Parts: sequence; C-alpha cells; structure tokens
Amino acid sequence: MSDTPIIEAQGLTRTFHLGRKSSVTALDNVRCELREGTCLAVVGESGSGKSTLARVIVGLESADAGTVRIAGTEVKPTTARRQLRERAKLVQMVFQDPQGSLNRSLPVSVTIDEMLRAHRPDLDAAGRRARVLELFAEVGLTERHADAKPAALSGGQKQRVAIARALAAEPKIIVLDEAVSALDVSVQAQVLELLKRLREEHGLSYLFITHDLSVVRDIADDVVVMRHGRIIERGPVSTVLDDPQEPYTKLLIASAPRPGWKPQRGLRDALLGAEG
Ligand SMILES: Nc1ncnc2c1ncn2[C@@H]1O[C@H](COP(=O)(O)OP(=O)(O)OP(=O)(O)O)[C@@H](O)[C@H]1O
Repeated sequence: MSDTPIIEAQGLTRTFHLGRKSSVTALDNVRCELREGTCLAVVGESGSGKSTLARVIVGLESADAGTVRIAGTEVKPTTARRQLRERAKLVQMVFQDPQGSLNRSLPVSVTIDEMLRAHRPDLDAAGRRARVLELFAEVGLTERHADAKPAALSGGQKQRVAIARALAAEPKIIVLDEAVSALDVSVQAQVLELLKRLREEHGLSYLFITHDLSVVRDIADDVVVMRHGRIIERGPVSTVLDDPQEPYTKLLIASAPRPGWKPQRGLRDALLGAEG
C-alpha cells in the first residue's frame, strides 16, 4: 500500500439536461483520490452519482468542470484510438453484467484474444492462445471454460472471464462498477477473494462502486459516501463504517441488511430526508 495517489479527481461536476427545464446534477464538485495499491469504495443510494463518477474517471463520460489525473497524467474523454488504447493500458473497467463484452455465439476465449490483439502485438496466434489459458488459470478457470460459449457458464464464471479480460490489458487500475452485485452470496465471496489475490499479485488498485456495505468491509481500504452527486463523508473503511459522522451515513449503515436485521418501516423515507 502507498499514499501516492494513482487517481486524483478534483472539482468534478456533471449536469445532465433532461429537457428545457429539467436537469440532474450527477456530480457536484467531487474530489477523491485512490491511493496506489489500495481499494477505494464508492457507496451511496441509487442515483447518487457513483457510476457517473466512475465513467468520468475512466474517460467514458465528460465532466462539465474539474480534472482527473491518472498516474500523474490528466485524462480527457477522447475517441482517438491511440489515446483510448493508452488509457486502457492504465485502467480497465468491469461492469455488473459481464454479458456486454461476450458474443453469445463465440467461445468466451475470443473476448480475451481480442484484448490481447490490441495490447500484445508481440504475440502471435499460438502465443495469444497460451496467454489466454494463463489468464483463465489466474482467475480459476480451465481450457474447458475458455472454449465454452457464454450460455454454458454460470454468472460467477462469466464475471471471472470479465476479470481475465481486464487483466489481459495489464492495467494498473481496475474500476469495478457493481461487479459482484448480481452474484449470490457464496459466489460473491469467491470473486472477492479472487480480486484480493489479484490485487496482491499484480499490485493493482481498485475503484469499487457498490451499494453493499458488507462488500466494502470485505475488500476496501478507504470509502467515500455519495449523496446527490456530492461526497458527504470519506475516510478509512473502519472509521467511516464504525464511527460515521454524517446522519446520512448512519442511516445508510442502519438500513444495510446484516445477520438478524429486520427491515424497519419508514427507514428509507428517513434516509431520503436525512440531512447530508
Ligand atoms: N446519460 C444520462 N442522461 C441523463 N441522466 C443521467 C445520465 N446518466 C446518469 N444520469 C442521472 O444522474 C444521476 C446519477 O446517476 P448514476 O448512474 O451516476 O447514479 P448511481 O449512484 O450509479 O446509481 P445506481 O446505483 O442506480 O447505478 C441519476 O439521477 C441519473 O438518472
């Protein structure tokens, strides 16, 4: 772990105009830092701006104001192939639904092969095949999985393929947007263990978007809490989750399911009305 930021975002603001009179400020003067080799979780209710923050940070979305520096270099949204490739070398994204990067009529290894064609021009077809199998082994899958079509794999296995695909670019950072949210609890725990191991082995840094506080406790070092496009609380996970200062964070924690938890009537209303 280190204190050197690998991502530094400052003053990020993004407003979506929905019509002549209506608009949503998805990001409102957001500042955050991801320290190299650590995992920063971004939590908050649906619509609080988590995905927009992730998309602006990786350059998929533009900001109206503010700057993002990755490994010391400012990144801007671009459609230029060369710049996109350079960006992808630094930062990869894994989404909630791995299906998006898989072609249902082709073996799942094809998605990794495509990534290697883009990022490892030094490899010929045999070299890429060997690397594909190495990457599958790294995420706990076999040659049989590599040659299967998406429909033959479980949700957890498809998410492992998505992680292998991200690793194929040999990035420094992986942005995971609700990447374990669709998995059932035991599969989720296995994928989280895999992510922890890969972080150690490859010295990766994670920006981890989630609404699930138990996942935050499991994998993250630091956390930022978002509400209405703003970061309202930040700090080490144990400080923020064990001793929250903001009423909204307290309600977020109180409303999170845990063993013995019973839903409380009106808690969500209280959450929505809490002062941030
Ligand atoms: N392309 C877009 N066009 C219009 N509004 C958008 C767009 N993207 C996001 N928004 C709005 O910006 C706000 C923040 O959305 P965002 O997806 O970042 O939130 P989130 O915290 O990731 O939510 P969720 O957990 O449901 O994915 C929401 O009000 C959303 O409707």
